[in-house]
Amino acid sequence: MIIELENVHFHWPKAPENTIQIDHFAMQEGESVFLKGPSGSGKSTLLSLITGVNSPQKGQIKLLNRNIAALSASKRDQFRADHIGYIFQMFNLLPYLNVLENVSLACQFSSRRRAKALANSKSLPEEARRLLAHLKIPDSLHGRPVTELSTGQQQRVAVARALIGQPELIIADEPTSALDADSRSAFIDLLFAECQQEQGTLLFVSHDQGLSTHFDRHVELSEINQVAKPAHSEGGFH
Ligand SMILES: Nc1ncnc2c1ncn2[C@@H]1O[C@H](COP(=O)(O)OP(=O)(O)OP(=O)(O)O)[C@@H](O)[C@H]1O
Repeated sequence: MIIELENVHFHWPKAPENTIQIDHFAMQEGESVFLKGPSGSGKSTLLSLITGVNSPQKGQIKLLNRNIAALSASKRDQFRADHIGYIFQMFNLLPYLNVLENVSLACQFSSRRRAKALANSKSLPEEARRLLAHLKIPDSLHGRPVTELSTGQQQRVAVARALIGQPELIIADEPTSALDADSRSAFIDLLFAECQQEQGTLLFVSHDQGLSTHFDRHVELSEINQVAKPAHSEGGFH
């Protein structure tokens, strides 16, 4: 299993009730899951538990068969850098680095991913170029600051950064919210093809049902999360 949650309960420090209460949720190697749910339902909270940024008050979370809560903070950071490629809603590219440097950066924190990248290409910049070419970012942009790229281009750079060094798990947290409908489906096609090629397991979080067709499995958070729904949640999609 890539991800396995058992009897997980989590509440934010001052919250009176649990935000997450999941008896069981698992993802197998190579699987792609589309996780959806309205705004405020706990999607980001669940991702923070899966990635070990937060730890549950109860229950167990295993990533690649390791209990991440049992690791020290620094081992957890390393584990995350080694095994997870994360695509953020706002991309989180570093504005003072150029495109190639942004993509290669993921390997600076992980000798494991660095070694995997160097098994594919002679150097990290070359591997970054290979991925960027697949993602249709022209060579002429590789040395440019990411701030000079369009939103769609930045998004594809963020995908290359998540995929370099073949992490086992790719997590995408609402990565299409800044795109129009046509660019969105083109982006999903691309992300999907790249993930399959790099043999990654994909957990894609979105509230946009229209994007779900490619995925092996659709999960509505409320189906697996047994917490009472907040009274103000109706119509809270965004
Ligand atoms: N850092 C935090 N401290 C305290 N409470 C938080 C924190 N982050 C989120 N929450 C609360 O946890 C609940 C779930 O929020 P979360 O961000 O996980 O929802 P979401 O489904 O990702 O929403 P969205 O689609 O709007 O991003 C909300 O009630 C929110 O107020």
